[in-house]
Amino acid sequence: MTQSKTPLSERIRVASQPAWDGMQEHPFVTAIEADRLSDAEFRAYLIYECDFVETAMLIFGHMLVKAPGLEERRWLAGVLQALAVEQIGYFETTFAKLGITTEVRAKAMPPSVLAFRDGMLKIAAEGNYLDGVAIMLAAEWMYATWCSRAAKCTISNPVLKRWVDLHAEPEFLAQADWLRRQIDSATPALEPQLAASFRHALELEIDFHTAPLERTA
Ligand SMILES: Cc1ncc(C[n+]2csc(CCO)c2C)c(N)n1
Repeated sequence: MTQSKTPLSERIRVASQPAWDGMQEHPFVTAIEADRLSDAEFRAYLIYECDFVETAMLIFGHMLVKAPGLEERRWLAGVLQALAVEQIGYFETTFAKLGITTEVRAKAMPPSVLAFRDGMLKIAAEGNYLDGVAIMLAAEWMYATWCSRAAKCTISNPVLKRWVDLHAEPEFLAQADWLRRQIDSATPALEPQLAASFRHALELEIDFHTAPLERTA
């Protein structure tokens, strides 16, 4: 395939190959695939992750304001609805089930979790609409890929199994596809900038996913 026939989304992914592979082979991911993520590690992850769902709403909010038109805004409103209802709902149910209290959740977040939140928000706030798309494409495509793989593995913890399955379902994959199409229809002149945003997001993701392995709730 010649350069110009390769979709822009694939070109920016390939330009970030070391960070992409770093996330696909991350010890957090390989532990889940080998069914050996500990309950304490999973609990710590869930607390950091719930904080990110709210950040994701703010990122998509920036994108909604900067979007080129109504068609994109309507799609983004659906994304926000899914985050506010399904994702937050998953955490409310899960925290109740696992006895994770408000006090436990109020504990300070590790530096790499804060760096992820602040770094992603900064790109969404200061960049243009497509920078927001690029960072969320990195986050969702990366999850869609490893969770589709992990969904075929044995995962003994049913709450973790549900979380992995959620990111391997057609609805989530369709969301990543939509972001991919937004990037693919961008002007090639934006390629270096979008590649940089995409890579930055993956690098922040790597450190975010190391945190639960180092500090348990
Ligand atoms: C740290 C972290 N990075 C990426 C995802 C994947 N993901 C799942 S839902 C969502 C927001 C938009 O629906 C994103 C980005 C995650 N869950 N947590």
